[in-house]
Amino acid sequence: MPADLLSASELEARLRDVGARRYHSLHPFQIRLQSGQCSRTEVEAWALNRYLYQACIPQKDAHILARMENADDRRAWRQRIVDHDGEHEGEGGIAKWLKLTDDLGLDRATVTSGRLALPATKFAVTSYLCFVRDRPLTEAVASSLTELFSPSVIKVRSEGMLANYDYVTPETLAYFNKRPVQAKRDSDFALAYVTEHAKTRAEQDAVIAALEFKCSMLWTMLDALEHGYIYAKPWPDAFHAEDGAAKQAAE
Ligand SMILES: O=C(O)c1cc(C(=O)O)c2c(n1)C(=O)C(=O)c1cc(C(=O)O)[nH]c1-2
Repeated sequence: MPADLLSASELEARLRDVGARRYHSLHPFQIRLQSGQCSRTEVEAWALNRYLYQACIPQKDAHILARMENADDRRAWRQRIVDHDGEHEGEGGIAKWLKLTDDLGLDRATVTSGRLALPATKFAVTSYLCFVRDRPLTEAVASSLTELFSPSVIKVRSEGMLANYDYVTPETLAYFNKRPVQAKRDSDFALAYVTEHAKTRAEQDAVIAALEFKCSMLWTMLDALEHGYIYAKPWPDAFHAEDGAAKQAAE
C-alpha cells in the first residue's frame, strides 16, 4: 500500500470535511429560507429554479448507470432513477416537486419549461450533467456524495418553512418525506463504491475534488437566487415578482 494512500476512514473524514465547510446548508440564502426571512417571491423563485436540478437528477443517474460494468452496481443505482421518475406518470420525486410548485401557485408548464429559471441555474445543472458524463466513473459517483449531508439540511429547511410560511403545509413539502432514508441508502452505497474504486492517492484526491465540485454547483444555484431576488436584479427574462402570487392576488 503506498505510504500516502488514505485509509477508508481517513478518506471518509476528508469527504465529511468538504461538507462541513462547503455544503449549501451554510449558504446565506438557505439560512434565509429556513428562518422565515424569504419573501413569497423568493420562495417561489427557489422552487422554480430548483425544479431544474430535480429534473436533471435521473438524467445524470442514467449517465452513471450506463457506464457501470457490473450488474450488481447497476441494480443498486437504477433505484435512484425510479425514485425520481416513479414507475408511472404522477409518481416519484419530480411529480412531488411539481406538487410543491403547484401549491405555491406556479404554473406547471412554466416551471417545467425552465423558461423563467435563472441563467446560472441552467449553467449549474448543465455542468453537473457534463461532469458525470465526462469524468471517470468513480468521480461521477463521488459527486453524489453531497447526499451524506442532505438529511440534516432537509430537516432544518422543512421544519423552518413549516413554522414560518403559512402558505406552506406538510403536503406542500411531501417531496422531502422520503429523501432522508433514500439519501442514507444512496450515500452509503456511493461511499462504499468510491472507497473501493479509488485505489491511488491521486484517485482519492480526485474523489474529494468531485465532491467539492458538487458543493460548488449547489452553492452557485443559491448565489444566483441571492443575487437575483435579494438584490432584486434577476436576469431580464427570469421569474419576477409579477409572475408569482403577487400577480394572482392582483387579478
Ligand atoms: O434538499 C436538499 O438540500 C438536497 C440536496 C441534495 C444534494 O445534496 O445533492 C439532493 C437532494 N436534496 C435531493 O432531494 C436529491 O434527490 C438528490 C439527489 C442527489 C444526487 O446528487 O444524486 N442529491 C440530492
